[in-house]
Amino acid sequence: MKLPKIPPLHVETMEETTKHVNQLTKPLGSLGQLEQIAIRLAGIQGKKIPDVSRKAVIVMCGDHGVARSGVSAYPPEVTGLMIHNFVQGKAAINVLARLAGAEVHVVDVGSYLSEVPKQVINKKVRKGTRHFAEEEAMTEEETIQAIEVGIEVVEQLKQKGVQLLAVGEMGIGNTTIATALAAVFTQKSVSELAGRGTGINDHALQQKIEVIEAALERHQPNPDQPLRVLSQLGGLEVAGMAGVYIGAAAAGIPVMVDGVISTVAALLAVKMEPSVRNYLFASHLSVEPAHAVLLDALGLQPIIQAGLRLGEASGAALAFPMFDAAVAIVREMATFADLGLPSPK
Ligand SMILES: O=C(O)c1ccc[n+]([C@@H]2O[C@H](COP(=O)([O-])O)[C@@H](O)[C@H]2O)c1
Ligand SMILES: Cc1cc2nc[nH]c2cc1C
Repeated sequence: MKLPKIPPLHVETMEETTKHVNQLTKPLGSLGQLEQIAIRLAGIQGKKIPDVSRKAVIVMCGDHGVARSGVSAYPPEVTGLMIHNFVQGKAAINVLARLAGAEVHVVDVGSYLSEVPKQVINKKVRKGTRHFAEEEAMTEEETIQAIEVGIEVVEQLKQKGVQLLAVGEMGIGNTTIATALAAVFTQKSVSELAGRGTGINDHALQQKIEVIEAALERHQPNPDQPLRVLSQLGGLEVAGMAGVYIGAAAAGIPVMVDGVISTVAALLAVKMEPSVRNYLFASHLSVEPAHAVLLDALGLQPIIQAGLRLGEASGAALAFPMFDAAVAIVREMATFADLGLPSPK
């Protein structure tokens, strides 16, 4: 698949912002991650004082064949019910995005819904993936189509002037998919990586581990072939999110990763095109054991640790104010020179 070109960071602007941040009236480095966020935003936008006032959340939705194997605490119908909830503005992500002043865009890239509410961006590639322990979850064509959905959605948001993105998902069964993908790319064992997702009991957790191991045994996925691995294991919303990261990088838009599923999609995107990494920010650390391992593989540091395990981009929406804070610091703080003091060297 041919990927769009990704612009490099504006290194000179980053140096300029770093210099400015180091002259602000505070001990050097004392604003920690806020400083790093401001500097990278400056590098992405090519502006010493970046602007992220227009924010948007993308929720990629899809269903999974493996959900019929007792791997989730909830039935697959919940994916469709939550799509309706999102467009009514009543889900957690709607509340958190409203608080942060961000718009929410819901994309159906593969749910089981036959009738998709009109407020949803309906880009359904197919109704759910195939069961990954029985056959390949998606054809190569379906995989590419789902990635392109993500790229196109970002192109449209870029036209509207969106300056900061958060990416999340909804899909019953998708922590099983994310764990399988994490095992392929991190080389850690499935039992180390698997978690309780929506809240499964010990018996279901054992079933989840076994079905993932069966899928890996069947497909023998090769971590050097990310597109192929994505077809083998799924899912449609994971591919859609990988497309969002690629599209955001190509459009020069910073993009926040949410929980374990959106982070494995980010790792896939980076495996496909390493320069995507420059545009990614981690928002929080999920309870799912695979999440820390994946963030580590990406070299990303989460901002929030609040015991979250929801998805929907909820953790990313909570981190939006940190981005506003990072920009405000650079824009509004006095420098040592303003106080008539020498700057630290
Ligand atoms: O973001 C996370 O780290 C996260 C952790 C656990 C569960 N989820 C959400 O819960 C659903 C997947 O859980 P499960 O148990 O059905 O695999 C899916 O809709 C995700 O958005 C999300
Ligand atoms: C109710 C519900 C809401 C969700 N949002 C993201 N994943 C979810 C899973 C469930 C079960």
